[in-house]
Amino acid sequence: MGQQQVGQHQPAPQQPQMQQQPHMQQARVTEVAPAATDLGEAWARVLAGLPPNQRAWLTNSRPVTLHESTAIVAVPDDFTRGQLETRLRPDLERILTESFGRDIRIAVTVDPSLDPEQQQAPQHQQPQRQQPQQQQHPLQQNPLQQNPLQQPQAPQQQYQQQPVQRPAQQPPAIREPLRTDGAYQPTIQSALTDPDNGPQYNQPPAQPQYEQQSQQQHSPFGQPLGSVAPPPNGSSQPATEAQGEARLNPKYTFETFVIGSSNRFAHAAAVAVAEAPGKAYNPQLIYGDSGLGKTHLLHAIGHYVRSLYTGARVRYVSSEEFTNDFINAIRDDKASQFQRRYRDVDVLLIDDIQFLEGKIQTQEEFFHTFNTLHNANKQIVISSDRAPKRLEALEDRLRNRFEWGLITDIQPPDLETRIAILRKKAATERLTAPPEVLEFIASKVQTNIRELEGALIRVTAFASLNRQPVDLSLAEIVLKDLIPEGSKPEVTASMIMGQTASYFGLSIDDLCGSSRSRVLVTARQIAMYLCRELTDLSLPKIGQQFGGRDHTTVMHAERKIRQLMSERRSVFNQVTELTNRIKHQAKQQ
Ligand SMILES: Nc1ncnc2c1ncn2[C@@H]1O[C@H](COP(=O)(O)OP(=O)(O)OP(=O)(O)O)[C@@H](O)[C@H]1O
Repeated sequence: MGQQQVGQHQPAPQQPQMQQQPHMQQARVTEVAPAATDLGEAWARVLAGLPPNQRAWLTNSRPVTLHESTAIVAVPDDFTRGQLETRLRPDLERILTESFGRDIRIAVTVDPSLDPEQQQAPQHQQPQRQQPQQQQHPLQQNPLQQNPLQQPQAPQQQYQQQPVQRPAQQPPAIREPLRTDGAYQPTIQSALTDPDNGPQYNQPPAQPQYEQQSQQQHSPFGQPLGSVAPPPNGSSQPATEAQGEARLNPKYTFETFVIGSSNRFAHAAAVAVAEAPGKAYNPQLIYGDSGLGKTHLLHAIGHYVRSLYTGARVRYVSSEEFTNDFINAIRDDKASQFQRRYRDVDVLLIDDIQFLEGKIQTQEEFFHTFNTLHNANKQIVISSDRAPKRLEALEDRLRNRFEWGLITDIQPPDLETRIAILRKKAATERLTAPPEVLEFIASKVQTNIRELEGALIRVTAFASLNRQPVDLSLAEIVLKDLIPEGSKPEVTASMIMGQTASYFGLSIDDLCGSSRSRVLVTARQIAMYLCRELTDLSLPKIGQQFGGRDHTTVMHAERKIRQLMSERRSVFNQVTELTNRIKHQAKQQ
């Protein structure tokens, strides 16, 4: 969709019978005009339908693309964005909804090249503007509606040809990942390429030119952040103090994230946000069921921002930790420390926001945190297990804030994507499994990627313990127990803890207590591992079940048991036997 198209469309013809009505032009659109066929046409109706004082805000703004129910609109500066997100939003969304005959919401992004002052700048000041103006704007290419397999190289090359663009001014395009051969490829630059990933992932798309600059850059955070160095490999970046602050899992990068139709939009938006934090879509909200990659994307944004902007302050936190931290801060009279921790950041990544439901005081605190960050153009990325409007026990004003930005969902992956995820997982974890086994596992585990990975680990661990090759018959045996036929019974943490305790001849108190005897530690870790694998509980929630342990203890337990399963037959057998017992009990309930 091009800019010219937008201008070409005329408002819907006026209908005489509507003349008595208030909001005349809108009513005409609603009741008479046929549904708009593209965003350009709908935008023309927006311009015609708004009173002049509101329309003035749209002079230098323009519609970019329509993805499902989200219309992306680019504006020249933060101030205009604020106006669109708050004052103009209801009218814009109403007219767009009427135009398309279905619910449409807007997401606003800042593209400084739309600022007429920039466009008129003398050539020597703005050399980079010459080329792009003759070309199509990356945001106009509507890449989300193209078949990635047919996508020409143009958008990416265009970036390459452009000399020197500051990241802050880089139009935060939502770009389609490049796929050349049907295999899923990462969208992010070679510098983030994981050397362990093998040649099949080593065809990174061309990079925006700015990433190759090593000159003084101004961050989107309003202060110089030193040079924007070529991004280091996300997973091999040394653990600096800031890295520790950010608390990012080194494995969760864009590089290790497999893109499929179920997560393409969320991924593309995440990349856009990471490339222009605070400028692109603020907040970005990612929602979807458990185990579909929300946390992975949040961490990937954090890594990528940190690799692009030296010194950027990124903080990842789950909503439960935020809540606990807040409660502790009140208890210990450390409110200002708490506020500094969450407000003095450039990017706040907040996971599982649904946990704030019903927690009035924490919501209040988060509301102020959100406002402080948003007003300072700091990026906020939120994940949730539901769309904001379904977070019924969240205060309206918070839900309303979430609607300001871009809302993207992640759906369960299709078979092709599940296979690609397994292939990638096998490569990164150095697990050997032939394609038919990967396909078999992917066909059996359909809705949760955490379970999918767990199944691969079980199969390869079983083969390694028995010194057998990983083949189809072996996979069938292992998965028969793991995935029973028929509907999935609901497993709870208390079932897992009860079964684990009785299997090891312990009590639940033992599992929750502080004893570090070897049997107890293993039993506790197995129970935590099974909670992770068989339930939808988050890491902090699992930690809470086990006597209020930290989420990092659960993470450690998960890793440890995965490793022990492939090294010790006894552990593998214990986990398998316990899984059977737990699933059996769940089926009886
Ligand atoms: N598209 C993907 N490519 C590669 N790995 C993925 C993808 N999606 C999810 N995963 C992996 O699946 C596992 C679960 O993902 P993650 O923890 O991000 O899910 P989630 O949606 O945050 O779940 P929850 O709501 O339970 O916290 C992780 O190991 C993650 O790396």
